[in-house]
Amino acid sequence: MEQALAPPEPVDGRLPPPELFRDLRTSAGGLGAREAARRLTVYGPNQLTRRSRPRWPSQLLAQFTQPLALLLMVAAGLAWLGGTPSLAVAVVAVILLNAVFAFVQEMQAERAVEALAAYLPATARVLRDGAPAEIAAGDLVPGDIVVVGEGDRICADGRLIDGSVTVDMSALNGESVPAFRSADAEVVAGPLLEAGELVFSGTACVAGQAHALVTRTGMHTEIGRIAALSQRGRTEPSPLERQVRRATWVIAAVAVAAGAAFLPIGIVAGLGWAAAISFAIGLLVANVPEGLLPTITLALAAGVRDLARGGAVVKRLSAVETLGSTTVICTDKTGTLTCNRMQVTRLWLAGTEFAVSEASGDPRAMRLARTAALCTTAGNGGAQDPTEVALLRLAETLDDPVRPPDRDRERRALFPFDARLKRMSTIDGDELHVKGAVESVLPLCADVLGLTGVLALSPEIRNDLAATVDRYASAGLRVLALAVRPVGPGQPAGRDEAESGLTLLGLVAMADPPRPQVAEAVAAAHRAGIRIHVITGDYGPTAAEIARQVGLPGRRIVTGAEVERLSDAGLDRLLAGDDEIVFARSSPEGKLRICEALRAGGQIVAMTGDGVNDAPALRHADIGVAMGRSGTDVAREAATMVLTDDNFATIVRAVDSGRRVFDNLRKFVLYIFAHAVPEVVPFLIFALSGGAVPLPLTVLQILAIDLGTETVPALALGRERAEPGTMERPPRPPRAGVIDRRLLWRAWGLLGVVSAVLVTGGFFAVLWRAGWHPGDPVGPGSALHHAYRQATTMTFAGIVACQLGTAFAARTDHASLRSIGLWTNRLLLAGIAFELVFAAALIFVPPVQAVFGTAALALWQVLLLLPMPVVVWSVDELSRWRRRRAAQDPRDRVLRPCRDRTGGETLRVSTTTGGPR
Ligand SMILES: Nc1ncnc2c1ncn2[C@@H]1O[C@H](COP(=O)(O)OP(=O)(O)OP(=O)(O)O)[C@@H](O)[C@H]1O
Repeated sequence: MEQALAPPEPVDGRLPPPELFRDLRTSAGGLGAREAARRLTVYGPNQLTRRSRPRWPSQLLAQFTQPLALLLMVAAGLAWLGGTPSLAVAVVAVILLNAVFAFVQEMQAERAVEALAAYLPATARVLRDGAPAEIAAGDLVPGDIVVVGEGDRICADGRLIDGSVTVDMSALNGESVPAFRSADAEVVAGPLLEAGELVFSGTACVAGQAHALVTRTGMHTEIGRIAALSQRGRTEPSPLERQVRRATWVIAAVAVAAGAAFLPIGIVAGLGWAAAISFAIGLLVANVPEGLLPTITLALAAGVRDLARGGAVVKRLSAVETLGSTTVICTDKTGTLTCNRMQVTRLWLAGTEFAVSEASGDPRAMRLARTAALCTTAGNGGAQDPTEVALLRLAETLDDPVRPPDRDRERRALFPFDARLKRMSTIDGDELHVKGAVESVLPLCADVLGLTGVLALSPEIRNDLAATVDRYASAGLRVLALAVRPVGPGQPAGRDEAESGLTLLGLVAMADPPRPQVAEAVAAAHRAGIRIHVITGDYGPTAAEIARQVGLPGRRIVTGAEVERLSDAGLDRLLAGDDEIVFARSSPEGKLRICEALRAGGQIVAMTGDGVNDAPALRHADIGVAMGRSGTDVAREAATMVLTDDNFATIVRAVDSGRRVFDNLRKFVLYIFAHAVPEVVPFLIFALSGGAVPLPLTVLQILAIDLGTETVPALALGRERAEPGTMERPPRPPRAGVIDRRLLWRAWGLLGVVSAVLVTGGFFAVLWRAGWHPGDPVGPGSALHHAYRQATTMTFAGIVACQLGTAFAARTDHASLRSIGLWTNRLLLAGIAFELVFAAALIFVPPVQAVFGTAALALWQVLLLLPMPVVVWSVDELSRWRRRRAAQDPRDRVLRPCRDRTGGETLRVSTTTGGPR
């Protein structure tokens, strides 16, 4: 038998089911667990295998054809032609190092994203030994029977054997209109993908329910074949990367222009051609920010990894930065704000009301509970609707349990839950059972079951019912109405006909407590200047009460019907204000419109969703957020971020991470930009003095700083922890870039200028103490030559010392160093140790001295260096302190609205109180 399967010949999925059952040696009850395990070893796991990585040589090669690398190669060529081969070699070394560095970072980033798959295991529902079971999608084998339901991703190719489904095939054929597939479809010759009875891996079921026999798995599936042809495409550069690339170019252009401009000046000042060219090249190489792009990619990847550990799996690197600028969160209620553990607490029947604990034995209550339990689809594995689970549990509590397999056996028809209609019905035996929102079910009812039998729906009963619904809702309970009607053997033709002339049985009210962490997260979001709208399918007052419990005053309730009536302009106006709104009884279309309106108003929107219908809104939002546990596969696919814990608090934490990553990039950029001024100013002094002052810094010394001492501390700044107050600031304006005017001012105008003053001071101090006067010769052989070498060494060491101060200054953007602690970034401390050792080697080790033109420093010179880092850091600390003080000024308008909202008492939101019911 094993041999018969051994090279597994894929079967033809278009054969009729009996033949397929025979060929695949299986039945409608599925495979046995042992047989499935055996087939897994024979057929291999159901995975798309990637071509084994022949990509890396080309990826490494690509690093050398980057425009910046090409620019550096031109510089190396010029250095060679200009007669300074040692500089040419140094530049080539820079190119090589850089390429390897960038390559390693990119690989690491890629690996971080690939590792995410492990956080989101795909599962499939199958029949094993006749019973439903949930297995990893990778374990599917030909011969398995899979259960396909609304919202499921289809994980293998198969033939439907019963039921029918509507599938979204866009991943396979680009067709956006879903296709209908049915077990009973007529088999006609034609393209495989158009066969009416087949379903394919990589597609998603958007409606219906069916069983399919798996015919092909892994690389034998249609999508496997496509995957083999076209391996994964390149990912789009994120807006941040694009922006940084642009900035890099501007800076490179400035560096080239500066180099070109200094060339004639250098010659006029008395440098020879060779020296002038080499210096111009040195400036260029020093100021081209080569490592910037890969470092940003890596920082984003590290952000992605941290997020995944914290329960938020993002699918694109760029999502990390978008998260940081989120201004509005649109959240649903059930499962995100609440625990998703519904429990029925009260029952209402015409004329009476019970707590669940008292209801046992009452015939009407028992009937209500049984109807509610029969009118469910939960219990077949997969994501469970907690509402339905609560109803099944209710029947159990009342000692009349309904077992899902028995229920399904008796079922003659199912009109599935429709988020628009807000109800569902089943025909079980000779009765139709309806459950749904009160306003959806009540209009279909002709009468009500009273204590003495069927009664007319009198005004008294209606009033009692309305008052009860209000009472339940204002306690935050979800209310469902239940109704029945007898049906004859001939099934009613359609849903409308079936759901009419009903007898109302009563109401069930269920509680779903808010998650404990949510209130805190809501407060944090408010402090961070983020507005929160609740968009829910539930009844307004119920949702408003839950919103109130988590700290959303929910003064304004807008129903789905009201949103529908609003014009686009009206909706824009509604959302333009500062109000936080509870959108109740909302439809998926409404959700999409709200999302569009918010984005049109310039907001960055994070939107949660879990159903198939939510997919468009999830795709449209800046950050679509799906639930990893309770949501559908379709929603997960459409989302940018998946919460593995379904928790609202995780969204807020993700925003926090996004802000931190962005801040850290700025710290990194600040640090590597700050050295430009102390490197350029010495040259300017040389040039402007017409050569009377000798060059204070050699080209190789510049390279030693930019590509040696600075590298590790710069990287360490990218891993800085969030500084206090990251989430007390309003969101960054969406258009604000990493590199803005304030950053450049701080890097060049403040840190750079202070460093330049100190560094040149040190240089002149050494020369003067040696008795130098402007114009004195300092070349090899002259009396002052050693002093001159010491002076350039002093410039070099001064820049290193100042950059130490800059590193500590750069650790925070607003906060004081004290508030984050001097020793908290271990990596930075290690980086600084590295920097010091590197610099000391350059200054004191004789063979290295020969290469870099340095000389050992005297003790007083070393002592002169010591205060430099402290001075640089202090100046920046002072400037941050002044900024903080200015921000506390009551005239500062930016922070005020957030403070208002969390403070609660001074809410500017004074429009409609309570909402239209
Ligand atoms: N399984 C169900 N059967 C019948 N009616 C249901 C069922 N689930 C929900 N309803 C009704 O439909 C309404 C909307 O439900 P829906 O699932 O769209 O919203 P929700 O669960 O409140 O979602 P969220 O707050 O996550 O948007 C509920 O308030 C309830 O009245």
